[in-house]
Amino acid sequence: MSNLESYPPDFHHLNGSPAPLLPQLNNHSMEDSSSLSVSIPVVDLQCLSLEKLGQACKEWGLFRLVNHGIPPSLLSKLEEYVKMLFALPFESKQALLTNPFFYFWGTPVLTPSGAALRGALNINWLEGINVPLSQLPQFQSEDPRLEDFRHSLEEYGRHLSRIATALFEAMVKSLNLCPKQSESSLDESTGFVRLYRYPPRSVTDEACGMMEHTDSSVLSIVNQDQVGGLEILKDNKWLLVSPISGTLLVHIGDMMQAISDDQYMSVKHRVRVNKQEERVSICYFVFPAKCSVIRSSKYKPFTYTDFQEQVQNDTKTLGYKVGLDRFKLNAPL
Ligand SMILES: O=C(O)CCC(=O)C(=O)O
Ligand SMILES: [Fe+2]
Repeated sequence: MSNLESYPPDFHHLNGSPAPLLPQLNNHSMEDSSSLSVSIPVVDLQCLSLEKLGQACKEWGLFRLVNHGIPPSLLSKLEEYVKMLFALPFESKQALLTNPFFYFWGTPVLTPSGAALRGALNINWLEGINVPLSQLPQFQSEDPRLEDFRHSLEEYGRHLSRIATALFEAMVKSLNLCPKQSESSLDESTGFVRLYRYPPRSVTDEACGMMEHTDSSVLSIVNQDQVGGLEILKDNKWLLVSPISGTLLVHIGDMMQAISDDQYMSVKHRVRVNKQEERVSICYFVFPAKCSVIRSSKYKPFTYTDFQEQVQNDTKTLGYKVGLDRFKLNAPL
């Protein structure tokens, strides 16, 4: 493993052997994803077609976004910062990345206070940095590396907020929802960015960087590097979402699925670890306003806070998220 001192100590001894705690990729009844090249639907933000958008959200729960208006120089600068920060020695990252930044590893599940949820049953082969965008303006650091990084993140956050709002408004139109009622279903102040690094894993078993899941968000917007490894489940097959430079991947999250009355679907996805190269990704998530009640014909009325609490409980007790099924009307759970 290269770059060893920058990885969490827990990863050093686990790398050499197939560890029982690492979730394995479940390829049962599925074809090998690496052999399947798929054409993810493409949505053009500059000339947005409601029909194409609606179709992609219904059939895939995911699309590739082009002409999003983020300068390529900002995208490459951010990627460089992310690589530089993760390459710091483990102890330095812990010391440097303080509130509102939060450095974590082994699980992508954080508590509402921002701490990593410990006691989860599985280790995911990842490190992450959590960044609540609304808290960035108050952040001050003596370290010039973090100051520059913060400015780039703020600029990136403004772009992502613009993009998410435009897409959400178009989805509301396409679904014929009441625009007034839908206003609180997407609250830009809830937006956060997650930076991830997936270290390479040399042993021959197929380790999982991030276990399969659906996102709890309204929308998630993923910006992955050229290494790749993101896979989606479609028609019971895992498909590799190959990286295309300069494009973004928009995922429909659980909240959007509920808002759309299950017309759109929250896409199941996971991340496969690369054997030689580490992978980084920059992901944005946005949620409904805290007290906004989500009403639909399929689910009991609930707030995002109710949903999040349920996810935390299930993750602690069962080791995985049950998700929307917990809120289904007449659910036996
Ligand atoms: O790293 C990625 O590409 C995906 C991350 C992800 O799925 C998540 O944070 O929910
Ligand atoms: Fe995800």
